[in-house]
Amino acid sequence: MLLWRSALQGLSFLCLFFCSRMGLLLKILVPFVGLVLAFCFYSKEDFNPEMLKGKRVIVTGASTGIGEQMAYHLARMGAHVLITARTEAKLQKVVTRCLELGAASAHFMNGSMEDMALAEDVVKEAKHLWGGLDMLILNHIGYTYFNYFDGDVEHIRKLLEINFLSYVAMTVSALPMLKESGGSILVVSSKAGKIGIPFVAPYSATKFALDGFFSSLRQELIIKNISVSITLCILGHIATETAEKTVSHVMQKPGAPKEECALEIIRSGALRKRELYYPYTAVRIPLLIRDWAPEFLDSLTRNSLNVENVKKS
Ligand SMILES: NC(=O)C1=CN([C@@H]2O[C@H](COP(=O)(O)OP(=O)(O)OC[C@H]3O[C@@H](n4cnc5c(N)ncnc54)[C@H](OP(=O)(O)O)[C@@H]3O)[C@@H](O)[C@H]2O)C=CC1
Ligand SMILES: CC(C)CCC[C@@H](C)[C@H]1CC[C@H]2[C@@H]3C(=O)C=C4C[C@@H](O)CC[C@]4(C)[C@H]3CC[C@]12C
Repeated sequence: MLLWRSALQGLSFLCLFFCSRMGLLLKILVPFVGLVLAFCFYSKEDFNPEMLKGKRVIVTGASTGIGEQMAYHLARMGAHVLITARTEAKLQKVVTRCLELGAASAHFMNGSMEDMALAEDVVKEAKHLWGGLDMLILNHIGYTYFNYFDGDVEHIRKLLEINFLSYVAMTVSALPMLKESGGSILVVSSKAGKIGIPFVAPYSATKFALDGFFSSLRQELIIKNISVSITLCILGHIATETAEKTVSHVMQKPGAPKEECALEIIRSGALRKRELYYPYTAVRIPLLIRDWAPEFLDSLTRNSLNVENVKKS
């Protein structure tokens, strides 16, 4: 009670203080806000698809979903693409479509990213094909269930290898080429890699790991004056075939379009942004609430899912 009263007293004191200083405040605040807005407006570098013309790009997990759409956008922009996933037949079709759409060249390599040797071989293939690399888009993920955590530790180990360690292995192999070209690394992550979302514990762990590793690496690159950008892409629910199969029964709204999502990822990488939030408000607002009212965000998240449709084991 005493605490509340002192807090209210403090608040009224602040209000009185600011009211009496309103004139002064307006004199400082208005020009300051104006300056910030002008800076944001004029410093906003615009994206031009020409930026990707002739660039050499690796896209992982590009046989379906967002990765497939990224390959098509890059092809339309005239980039060289090397795509990966496990299923050869699907990759072959994507490569054919990329060439029809205008890719400077299109190649694929198939295999599972559980195998770190494959992660390294894909980068070696880029060196062999093009002699360098401009953009590395890390997007693939292993199979994820959407349910109560089942206690399977081996599943987490395997998922960490596919969703996290292979990203690190590819980055280590690609860094010399990216340093040479002043290139970019794009890491596709999720809202579940920033906030606690139920039913995706193993997946969420791998996405939080990506944030830790790549945000730290970004700092080191800046300290060492190395001009390789790292863009962490924080995505909300996107309407890919896999996502619809996995979560349509618990979601109250449809997912955002995968084509637009894919373009936003490429755009933010080309502009060397630190992070991308897509869809913007659906991702940004929970992140703003996260550090100030975590319990509120937790309950908001639980209430926005049709939890009753998740089978209890
Ligand atoms: N869709 C969504 O709602 C959201 C997606 N994201 C992120 O976006 C990215 C793409 O997701 P989305 O397009 O939905 O996923 P998809 O399931 O459509 O695509 C996953 C890709 O990864 C490949 N893949 C699967 N297992 C392996 C493996 N062991 N080794 C190598 N490649 C593998 C798949 O091909 P194949 O099976 O042939 O190997 C496929 O090309 C992911 O990083 C995901 O975390 C983030 C937030 C929301
Ligand atoms: C504040 C709330 C509205 C938040 C709810 C948003 C939740 C439900 C959203 C945000 C991120 C989404 C998952 C994701 O990142 C990637 C995949 C991989 C895909 O193969 C299968 C679907 C899955 C698990 C998505 C499931 C739905 C998730 C958890």
